[in-house]
Amino acid sequence: MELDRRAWARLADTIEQPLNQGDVDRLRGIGEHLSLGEVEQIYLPLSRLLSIYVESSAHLRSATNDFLGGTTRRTPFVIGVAGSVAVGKSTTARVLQEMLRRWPSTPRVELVTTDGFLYPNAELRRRGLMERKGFPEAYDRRALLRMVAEVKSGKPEVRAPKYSHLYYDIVPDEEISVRRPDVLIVEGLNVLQPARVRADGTTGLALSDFFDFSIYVDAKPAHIEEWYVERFMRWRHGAFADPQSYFHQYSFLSDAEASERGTEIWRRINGPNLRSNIQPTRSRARLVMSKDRDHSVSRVLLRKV
Ligand SMILES: Nc1ncnc2c1ncn2[C@@H]1O[C@H](COP(=O)(O)OP(=O)(O)O)[C@@H](O)[C@H]1O
Ligand SMILES: CC(C)(COP(=O)(O)O)[C@@H](O)C(=O)NCCC(=O)O
Repeated sequence: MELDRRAWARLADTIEQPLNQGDVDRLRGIGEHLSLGEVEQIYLPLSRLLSIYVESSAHLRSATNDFLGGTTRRTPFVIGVAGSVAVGKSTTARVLQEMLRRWPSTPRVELVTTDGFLYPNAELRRRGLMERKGFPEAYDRRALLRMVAEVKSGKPEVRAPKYSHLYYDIVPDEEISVRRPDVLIVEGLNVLQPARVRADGTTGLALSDFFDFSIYVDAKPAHIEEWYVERFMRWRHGAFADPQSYFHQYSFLSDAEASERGTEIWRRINGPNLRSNIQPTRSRARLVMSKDRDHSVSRVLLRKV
């Protein structure tokens, strides 16, 4: 199904819940550039659609229990959010987290980002992958798969490592803990990668085998490059200004130098990763949201059930 912006935004009229002040405050904290109009017109209907899927999977489980005579407990509903570096995955995931919490069937929503499963820099150097951060081979894919499988199977507490954009590395002594949420959002560049083919020709499990729903955030590569460079330039005054930051050296660059440096990193690492690894997974998503240059969603594609 393809819905253009008008048709999609019209769905918001059928949803009763307006945002309360607490919601607005929390959403403001997500991104200074995020428009609340966009949240109401685009992300509210998306969160309602997701809550319909959550409710229907609960019905399916209970009908299966009735039929088989089992007593399986509810396990978390897992949503994958994929897309390029700087396309807006983390903004989308965090808005959805806030919106989904508002629906009665899903008060507990947790978020895991796959960057925690990047190998630490020391290991990336050892493997010659420092220039490939964000490429599939730069992640401990087995550990990531295990973590999501454990959450999906209903394990009471699952831990995940934590990545810091400030240090540009895994933080050794910190972890994220996931305790049986109603919904788990897994956000990252490569969450829709297909399973690897083994030497004997068989395939193992893919991360997406554990997803109940998946979203690909899409935009023109030229626009994403602009967003990447803009964010890179903004970080000079934020994260990079901290002497502890891996990129502290960049905080002294002029606008022109910073733009050149950001563009260069994009063209060397993130652009090629988008073309070779990320974009080819778009058709595997259940829902694709396409964004215009100003970040407004122009159309939504949904694979029929
Ligand atoms: N809906 C949106 N409206 C306005 N700006 C946005 C929106 N989504 C993302 N951005 C901006 O685009 C940039 C990339 O977004 P981010 O969510 O950090 O991307 P990713 O997690 O994919 O790297 C950030 O500067 C962010 O503020
Ligand atoms: C940390 C990232 C690999 C994204 O990781 P993700 O959570 O999407 O798996 C990426 O934001 C990144 O830092 N890429 C390296 C090149 C660069 O500095 O842009």
